[in-house]
Amino acid sequence: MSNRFVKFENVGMRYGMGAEILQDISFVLEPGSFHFLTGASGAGKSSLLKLLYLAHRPSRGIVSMFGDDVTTAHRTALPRLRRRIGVVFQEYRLLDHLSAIENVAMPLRLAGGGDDHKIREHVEELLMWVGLKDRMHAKPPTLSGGEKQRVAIARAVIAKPDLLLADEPTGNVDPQMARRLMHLFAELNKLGTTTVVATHDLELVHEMGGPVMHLQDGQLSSRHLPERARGPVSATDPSRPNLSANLSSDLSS
Ligand SMILES: Nc1ncnc2c1ncn2[C@@H]1O[C@H](COP(=O)(O)OP(=O)(O)OP(=O)(O)O)[C@@H](O)[C@H]1O
Repeated sequence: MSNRFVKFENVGMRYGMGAEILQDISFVLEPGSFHFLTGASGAGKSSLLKLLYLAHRPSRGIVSMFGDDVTTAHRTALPRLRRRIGVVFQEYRLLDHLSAIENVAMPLRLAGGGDDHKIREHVEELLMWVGLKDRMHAKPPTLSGGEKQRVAIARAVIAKPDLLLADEPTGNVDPQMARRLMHLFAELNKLGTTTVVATHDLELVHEMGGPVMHLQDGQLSSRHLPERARGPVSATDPSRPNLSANLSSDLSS
C-alpha cells in the first residue's frame, strides 16, 4: 500500500518568472482517502491539481507520488505515473473526432484492458448511469456543456485509477445530477481510489462531509467536516454504478 501515498512537503509553485501562487504546501493523501479542495476563484485549486497530475513542476519542495519523488524525475518517467491518475479537467479535454463511447473507452484501450465487446458493454453501462443513454454515439462538438462534463467524468473513472482528480466536476449540471456524480465518486472511492474534488459548491461539500483542503492566499489549510452522505444519493435513486468490472487491473500494477 505504501507505494500509493501522495505526499507534498513545503511545495511552492509559480508560473514562469511570476510570484509564487502556492507557498509551503504540505499534505499527505492516504491511499483510499476522499478530499474536497475548496477556495475562492483564483486561489490556486487548478494549479494544485496540475502539480498532482504532474503537468507542472514545483518551484521548490518535494512531491512524492505513489512512493516516487517526482520533483526531479525525468519526463520520460511521468507517463507511467500519469496512467495511475484519472483527471476530470475543467475544460473537459475530450477528443472531438471520437464519439462519447470511444472517448470513455480510451483509458481501457490504452491499458490493453479486456476485449472489445466487454469494453464497450462496460462503457455503455457507465454512460447510461450518468444519463447519457441517448448521446453515446454523439461527438463532443454536438454535446452540451453538462453532457461533455459527464463524458469527461466517465472517462476519468472507467479504469478505476489509483488517484482521481476532478476540477469543478459538477459545475455544469443540475443539483440532482451533481449528487449522482458525487455518488459515483464515492463508490469509486470505496473501491480504493484516492479522490480529490475541487469545487465551489460548498453545499455539496457540507452534504458529503469528510476532509476538506482549503486554499487561501497561497496557503493550504485542512479541516474535517462530519460525514453525512456517503450512502446512496437519495431514497429515489438507490442504484449503484457498476464500477467493479475487472477490465483494467494492469493499470495499477
Ligand atoms: N498558465 C498560467 N500562467 C500564469 N498564471 C496563471 C496560469 N494559470 C493560472 N494562473 C494564475 O494562477 C492563479 C491561480 O489560478 P487557478 O486557476 O489555479 O485558480 P482556481 O482556484 O482553480 O480558480 P477557479 O476557481 O476560478 O478555477 C490565478 O491568479 C491565475 O490567474
